[in-house]
Amino acid sequence: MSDTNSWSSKNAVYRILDANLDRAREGLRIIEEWCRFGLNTSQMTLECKQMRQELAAWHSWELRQARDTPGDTGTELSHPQEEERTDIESLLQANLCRTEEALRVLEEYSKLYNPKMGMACKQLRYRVYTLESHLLAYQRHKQLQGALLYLVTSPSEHLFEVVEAALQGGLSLVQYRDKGADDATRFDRAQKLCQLCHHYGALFIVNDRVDLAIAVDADGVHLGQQDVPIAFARDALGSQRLIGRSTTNRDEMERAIAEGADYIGVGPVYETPTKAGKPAAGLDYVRQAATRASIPWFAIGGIDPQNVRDVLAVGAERIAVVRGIMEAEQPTLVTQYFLSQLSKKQQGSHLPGSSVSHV
Ligand SMILES: Cc1ncc(COP(=O)(O)OP(=O)(O)O)c(N)n1
Ligand SMILES: Cc1ncsc1CCOP(=O)(O)O
Ligand SMILES: [Mg+2]
Repeated sequence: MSDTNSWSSKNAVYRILDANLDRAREGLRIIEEWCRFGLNTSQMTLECKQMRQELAAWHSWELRQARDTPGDTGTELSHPQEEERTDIESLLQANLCRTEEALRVLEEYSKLYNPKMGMACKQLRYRVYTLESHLLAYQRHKQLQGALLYLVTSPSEHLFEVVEAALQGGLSLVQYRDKGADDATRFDRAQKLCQLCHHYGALFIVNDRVDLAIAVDADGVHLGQQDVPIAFARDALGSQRLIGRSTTNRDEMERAIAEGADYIGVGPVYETPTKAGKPAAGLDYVRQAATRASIPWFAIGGIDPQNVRDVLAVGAERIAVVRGIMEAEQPTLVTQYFLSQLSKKQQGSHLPGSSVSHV
């Protein structure tokens, strides 16, 4: 190889390292800002900062010197998706991916420059993978904590319209429940609902089916007492995704918590045609959950705008509904009404006697 050739390939390697050190640090900075201001988590914020500082230490003067921005043919190229991030998850995912890619490039090209740097970048890449799984788990749990109203869907000609109307009313947690459809239909509907929910920044859970939850990249699965064990679902879903469990009494509640459920359904509070033949667990069980449950729990079963305040009065702070929204004439308004009652309760200023005639 001539001198000129070897100089130009060395220079190209320097430019690749320079560009990817910047790229990895930028990606980390974007993630760090969310950890700091969006999630208020000092541990993950610090982890991002330390990784940025380690990268900065490898960014030597000779690498910076090789930079040639006007001669870089890649500065104008951007993917259309970069212009249209619609939610925080996709923004985080894109920047985690960008950081991991940049670190992989650094790992490979550093072998031609400084093998120690290659090893360091490999370690950093694994740290980013760990950060990714912690971040997604944290993000989902935080969203779950904030969710007061849970829509469990029923088959409907207007499934997507109703769910979207509820999301527009401020709903932040949706479960796709469809006992009768074939797998292809369920997959198709779950995939569309998942996209819709994420577009509105809401969590999306699949009822009964762990495989379907994974297939559509849902935020989690809801399991009843007759569904697969929580341990099986946890193995398949990992710690990042949420697992909900139905409970009808205190024993089931305690077992679900011990087995690692992220939230529980508490009910049926009232008998309901949506689960015909299932006896009501009643308001007494809601009272017990209010004093005993150490994880988020949703009162469910027969809850509507007329009786929601009775359920809140015995200690519920979160509710799940099917017909209350799916069969409402104005799903956005009903959602807003439920949410207003729930947030009043949260603020401790729940007052009896307000009219519900408008829904
Ligand atoms: C939030 C919530 N709570 C309870 C249930 C009921 O689950 P399960 O007992 O498995 O009954 P099906 O919904 O599968 O008929 C739920 N889906 N969601
Ligand atoms: C799925 C489920 N699990 C316990 S009650 C219930 C159905 C609740 O439906 P609705 O809100 O229409 O009474
Ligand atoms: Mg079930």
